[in-house]
Amino acid sequence: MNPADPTAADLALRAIGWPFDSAPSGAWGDTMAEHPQALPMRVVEQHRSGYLVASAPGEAIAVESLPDWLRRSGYRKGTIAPEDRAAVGDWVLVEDGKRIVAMLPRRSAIKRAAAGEHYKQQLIAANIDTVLVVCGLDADFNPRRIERYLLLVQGGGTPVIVLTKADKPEADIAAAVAALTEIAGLGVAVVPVNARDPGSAAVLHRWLGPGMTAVLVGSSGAGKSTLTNSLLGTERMKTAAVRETDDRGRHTTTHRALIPLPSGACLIDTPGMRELKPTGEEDLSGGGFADVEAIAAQCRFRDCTHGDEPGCAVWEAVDAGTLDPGRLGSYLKLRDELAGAAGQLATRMAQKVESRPSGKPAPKTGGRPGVKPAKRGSDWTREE
Ligand SMILES: Nc1nc2c(ncn2[C@@H]2O[C@H](COP(=O)(O)OP(=O)(O)OP(=O)(O)O)[C@@H](O)[C@H]2O)c(=O)[nH]1
Ligand SMILES: [Zn+2]
Repeated sequence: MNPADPTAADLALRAIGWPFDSAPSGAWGDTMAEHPQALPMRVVEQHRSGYLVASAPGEAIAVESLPDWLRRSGYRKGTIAPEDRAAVGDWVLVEDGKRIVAMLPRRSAIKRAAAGEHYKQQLIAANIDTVLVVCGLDADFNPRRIERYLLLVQGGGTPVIVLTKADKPEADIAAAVAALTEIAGLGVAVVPVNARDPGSAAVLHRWLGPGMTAVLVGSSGAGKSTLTNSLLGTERMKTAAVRETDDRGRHTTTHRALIPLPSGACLIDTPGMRELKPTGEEDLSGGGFADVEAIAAQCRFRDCTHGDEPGCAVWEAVDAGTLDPGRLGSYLKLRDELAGAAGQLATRMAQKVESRPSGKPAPKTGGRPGVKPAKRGSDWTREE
């Protein structure tokens, strides 16, 4: 790609989030040099037997998977871990427009625990720069739910909390911002908007620059579609027109997985984003609870569960009015949920080890989550 004179193909790639305006160097450049005949394309859908990929907005071309990715995936030795196969948002190299020959290095990923009987991790979206956590300034407003989303998307991109419906008479912006003080203190931007007004939504452009990719999360009715339409602005009609008259004579299916925005960024719209669940790998301090964890470090017992132990700094902070009890409740609930998910993951991996003929010992699954000790036990370690 020549930044001074980009071709139509360069611009199309950039519109779906290609993060370079010149030839990539480093690991990306190296992988591309190994496959000089292949072209970079972005995954828009993942199927059992193959992928739908795009090199331009609206495109969805069925291609063959790398043969390795078709083998049974799992965590057993010799199998491909699910997260090592391409997912929605990944960049892959495609030969002859029909075969994936390599995956380009991934910069970020949003994971979740897959639903179903067998506990497995699932990659929801890769290479996301910005996660817009959308919450309405109405009855939907709930700092606890926002905390939860922040935890689930950690490591997946820069989170921005978008408070929609700021124009409504009942919207109490000051109270909402006050309720999110701790989160804002951790460096997460909190932005009230009228999602129906493109001028108001434009404050989000600083997180939606050229070559960036964003996702929207938030409960039903929070304003995700409204915000998407406002971010699209008048370009919305133009995009649709371009799709109908594909000038490259190629048969393309109109696909809405990658939505190019006039700001230069693109939005990934994938069903998985609506079903986020903890994987057990999240780290509470990295997930927006660094303030609570810092207080918890002062508890008398290193393994304080913040139940009814003596010398619990967390409850002392609540009593002193320096920690919001609702925030602590949210922290404890998420902690237990994570422990539960981590326990499931450990159990599943232990079962796999046990089922192997060599019979290596299974790893310990740790304590039971959410169970408070009835009384001080001898296993409590004193912090001294
Ligand atoms: N006044 C006002 N209304 C809004 C705003 N954002 C969303 N709405 C309204 O809230 C309703 C729900 O908005 P949607 O954009 O459909 O919500 P969503 O998050 O896409 O919901 P799902 O598609 O169910 O996930 C619609 O009637 C919108 O017009 C806002 O900032 N101000
Ligand atoms: Zn404690």
